[in-house]
Amino acid sequence: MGSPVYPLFNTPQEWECNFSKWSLSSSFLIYYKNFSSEQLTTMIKKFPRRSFYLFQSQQPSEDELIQLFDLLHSGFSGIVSNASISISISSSIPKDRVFLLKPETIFSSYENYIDVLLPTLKTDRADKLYTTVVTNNNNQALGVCYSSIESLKQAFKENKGIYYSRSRNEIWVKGLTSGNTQELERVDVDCDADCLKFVVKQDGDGFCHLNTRFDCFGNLKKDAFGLNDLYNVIQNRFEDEQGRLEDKENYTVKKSYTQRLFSEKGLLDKKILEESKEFIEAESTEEVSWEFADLLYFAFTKLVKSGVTLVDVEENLRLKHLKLTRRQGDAKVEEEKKEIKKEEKKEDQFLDSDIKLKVVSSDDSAGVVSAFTRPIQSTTNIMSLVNPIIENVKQNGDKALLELTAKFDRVELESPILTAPFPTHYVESLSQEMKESLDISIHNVHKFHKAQYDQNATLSVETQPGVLCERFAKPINSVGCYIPGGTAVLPSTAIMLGVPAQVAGCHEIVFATPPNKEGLVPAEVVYVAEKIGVKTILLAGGAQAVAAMAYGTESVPKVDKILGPGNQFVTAAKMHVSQDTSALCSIDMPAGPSEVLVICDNEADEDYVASDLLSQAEHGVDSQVVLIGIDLNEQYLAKLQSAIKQQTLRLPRKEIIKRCLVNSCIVNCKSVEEAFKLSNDYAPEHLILQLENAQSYVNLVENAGSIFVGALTPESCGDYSSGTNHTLPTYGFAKQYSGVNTSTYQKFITCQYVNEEGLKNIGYSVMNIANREGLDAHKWAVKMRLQKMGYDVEKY
Ligand SMILES: NC(=O)c1ccc[n+]([C@@H]2O[C@H](COP(=O)([O-])OP(=O)(O)OC[C@H]3O[C@@H](n4cnc5c(N)ncnc54)[C@H](O)[C@@H]3O)[C@@H](O)[C@H]2O)c1
Ligand SMILES: N[C@H](CO)Cc1c[nH]c[nH+]1
Ligand SMILES: [Zn+2]
Repeated sequence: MGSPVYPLFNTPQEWECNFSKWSLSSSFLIYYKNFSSEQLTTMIKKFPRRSFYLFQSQQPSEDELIQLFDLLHSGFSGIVSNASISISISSSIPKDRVFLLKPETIFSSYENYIDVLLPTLKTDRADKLYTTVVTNNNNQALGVCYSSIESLKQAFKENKGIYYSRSRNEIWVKGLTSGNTQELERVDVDCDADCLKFVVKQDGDGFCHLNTRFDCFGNLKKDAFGLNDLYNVIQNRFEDEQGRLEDKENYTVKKSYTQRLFSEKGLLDKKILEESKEFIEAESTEEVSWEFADLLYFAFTKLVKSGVTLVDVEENLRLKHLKLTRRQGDAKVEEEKKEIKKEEKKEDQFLDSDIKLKVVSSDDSAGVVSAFTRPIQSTTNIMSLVNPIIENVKQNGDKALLELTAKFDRVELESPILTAPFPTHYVESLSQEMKESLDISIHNVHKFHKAQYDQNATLSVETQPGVLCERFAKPINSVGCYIPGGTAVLPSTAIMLGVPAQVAGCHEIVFATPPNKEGLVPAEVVYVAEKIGVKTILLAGGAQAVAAMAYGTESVPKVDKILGPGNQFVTAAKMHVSQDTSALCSIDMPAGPSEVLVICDNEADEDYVASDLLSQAEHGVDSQVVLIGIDLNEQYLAKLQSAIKQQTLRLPRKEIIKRCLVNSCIVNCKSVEEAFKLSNDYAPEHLILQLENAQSYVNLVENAGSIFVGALTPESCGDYSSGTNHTLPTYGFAKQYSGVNTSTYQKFITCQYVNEEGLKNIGYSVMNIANREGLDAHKWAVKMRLQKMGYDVEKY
């Protein structure tokens, strides 16, 4: 790293306002979490040949490691911390890209770079000057000079090569008389802070006062002809050619060969091909270097013609050099295979007589923490599987979609979409009874979500006389609804996602669901699609479906927001695209494997309780079901365990349930208050209250996706037909997210109307605060209006 001071930019605003003050610094630290990936790329582009480091103050989580890996891969030089952090081996981040900095070298108070740099410099010279090496931006040493504190201040102020002349004993502005000026690009400081390096752009004939070319070390003009010189000569020819095109009549000089390369169609391409072939065929060292020089000449001509500089090329080399390789998966695959084997073995060994939930007392706090830990897959592994899928769809569109569907869903399709009008065989295959059931659910979900829509009517509030503030809702234009279809077909999710979209007035609704082995989707999904006016059904699942909707393909329309639950691949892909600014696509929430928490007492019907637990356990092996009992006695616990076992044995998905129950538990606690405290900490997707007078406890709930109150309200009602939505936050995200609802499909726009009286009422406050922020144009916009209306605003 090597610099004595590092600016840390915490937010894009800090960067925007302050980077110019630090523009001569050779390194920048970025608190990357507050920046979008687009902002990060733009910053790097703005300062090629500078080092950008990711600032991470604490031990990174697995998710953060993935993000850090991706950023290092895309051009950040390293991770910097002011505290010791360790990077896990599985993250694939090399140790030599992680740096520890002393906190006192990190600056986030945005003085000028010179203000913090000067106090760190040392000199043991009697004249108190600093030795200053001068290089061009190709790291070519041009010469050695000296700097004083004053010359440094002036150099920083004017961004020029300004030094201290020992012979004249005064500040020396390089090129003031000769015209060979220097633009100061950056300043590096050596490891013991007593020598500076000025990196400059040299104008005119060169640096040395003896008029040698470029440097003070004897490289005479005619001798020195490097890559930069070649580039410059070609650049000059190009400029000359441009002049010729603009002013044909006055250009009588014969065109040079290089100029012909610019103007004669196809000539340059032909020459590059020809020279490449000769280079490939060259064998002896002389031939190889000769042919490579030829090839370089034509390649540089192409660079100049395309407006690409050598700095651009080197920046690309640097970015490529910084790219990382993920550790080879082979060892991991073997490990994963072993894990799966272990799991399968566990299942084989899982006897029917063992179907029961482990019981933990709430006094055993470590036991409770472990019992409440959700069986989440490591996101590092998931991301490394999902990222290439997303990239593939982004690059190759429909072709990738079809290949991935063949791979994961084992069906070869001709087209990845169904478009309206949908084939009639779907709806014709449905029984009248099924259509009526779907209609009831659609009706109830519509009614409940329409009431929410009405609640979101325009708000109009006069905050002060003459100041009217309004808020109104507009639908999100296009939405993509993901309907899971891996281990079970879930047409109910089509209702839960499609109906509110229709209620909110979204203009385009795309459904996505994995096709079966015959390439068909559930007829019920098509029925719902027709009812709510869906025009496109994407026949794909997993990360590939999410990517297709986020970026669009030849046949899949790009959407503004993706909603819906799904397995870990779907959830990871949704998280990924929502963070990619190039996708410009938001998501509803992380809605992963289903889960339920039931609170019951000794009076609850144990069959009901068992059935509620099992109805979510059957969703998947990664689901979790939890029962919090209030002082449950041994007799009740025995009855409950028996009900769980008997019911499980009767269910077709008992193998899934058995494996889910391994990760599930009963926590027995002392009081209702304690039960709700535990539940609020867990923040379940579904909370079922099987207590006497259950409704009187609803106000104790702080965190839950949806609540089911009383013995006759099974969770299945909410899954299908009561009217509430079943797409709900899991993993504990109910602490900060709501389930899908009508406003998930809307955005709210605020609006204001200020008249003379209003401007008089709030104008002084605006001017005062704008003054404090030093934003005079803000203040002026008000002051000027008040002035024109004849108010006294002199003191502002
Ligand atoms: N939270 C909620 O609101 C809610 C609602 C309904 C369902 N769910 C949950 O949704 C989930 C549905 O999961 P599912 O698997 O049945 O269906 P899914 O549609 O989410 O996933 C199936 C797809 O996963 C992809 N896939 C499978 N194996 C893969 C692999 N090895 N690599 C890459 N991609 C792969 C395939 O493309 C397949 O089409 C369940 O966990 C269920 O509990 C949650
Ligand atoms: N319980 C699921 C949400 O976690 C939704 C669902 C669909 N079908 C049955 N259940
Ligand atoms: Zn369910």
